Amino acid sequence: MLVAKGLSKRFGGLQALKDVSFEIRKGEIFGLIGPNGAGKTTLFNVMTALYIPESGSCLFNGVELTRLKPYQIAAQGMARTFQNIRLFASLTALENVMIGQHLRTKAGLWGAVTRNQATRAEEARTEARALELLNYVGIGHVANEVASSLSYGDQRRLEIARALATAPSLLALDEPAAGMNPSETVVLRALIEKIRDDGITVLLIEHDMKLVMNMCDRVLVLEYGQVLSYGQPHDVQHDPRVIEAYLGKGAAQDPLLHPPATPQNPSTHD
Ligand SMILES: Nc1ncnc2c1ncn2[C@@H]1O[C@H](COP(=O)(O)OP(=O)(O)OP(=O)(O)O)[C@@H](O)[C@H]1O
Repeated sequence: MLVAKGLSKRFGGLQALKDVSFEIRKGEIFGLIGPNGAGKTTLFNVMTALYIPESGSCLFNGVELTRLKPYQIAAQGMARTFQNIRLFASLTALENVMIGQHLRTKAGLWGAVTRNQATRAEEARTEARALELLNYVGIGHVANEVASSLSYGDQRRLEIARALATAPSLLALDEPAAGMNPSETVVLRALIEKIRDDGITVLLIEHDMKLVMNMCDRVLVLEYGQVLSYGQPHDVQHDPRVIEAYLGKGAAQDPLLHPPATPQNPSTHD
């Protein structure tokens, strides 16, 4: 579905991405992790055409994303949320989602001015669909409350509803669990899995290692802008380079963290 090859991005003297290649398969939850400053957001921004890479390509369903403008990305079927919530604070939850659907509505400027029958019918459909999406992410009961008055967890779910309003085939979530308490994270996980089960591929940038390892089908780990590890969670989690990057040098060999396998004592089992 998405094939990135040799992506590199530099900010002045800083090489934020260096020769990054990976593939996201249709229908999976793909995790992007790495320590602070590893280049995750930069990679996200390259994929969504906010940054132009110096080299490399990123094909999404055969379309070269790096040559598009940011506003053309959603039309290709990719939607994203942001690390720092970007909602229209003074609009209601419902209105925030209706704005997200703008891309898919047909009534042009003329329709908006004359408010003809077709426009009114489309508005009604847009509103009904927005409410459906709010219910889908579990916050239908706050549809008419202004976004700024919602709890943090609900604001994050509203962001997801707004992204879904563009009817994406790939949904990219930038640290959706940031600032959430453990029970909100459990609800979020169920929502992301539901989205995947409903046929939308998910790209997840996340600091919460447990969340990533438990729910992602495959994972890409970045460090200093380069691919440190790439594969299934179990393999990535046991990759000594990943352990070292997260727990510090020498940790991969630390016998306290990884005691040698000892025979099980049968008496401890039922
Ligand atoms: N617009 C920019 N101008 C200059 N340097 C930047 C810019 N954006 C990112 N960087 C630098 O590029 C490197 C990678 O940053 P990036 O935000 O992509 O990392 P990250 O993995 O997303 O980190 P975090 O987990 O803290 O969000 C960092 O050293 C950062 O300071």
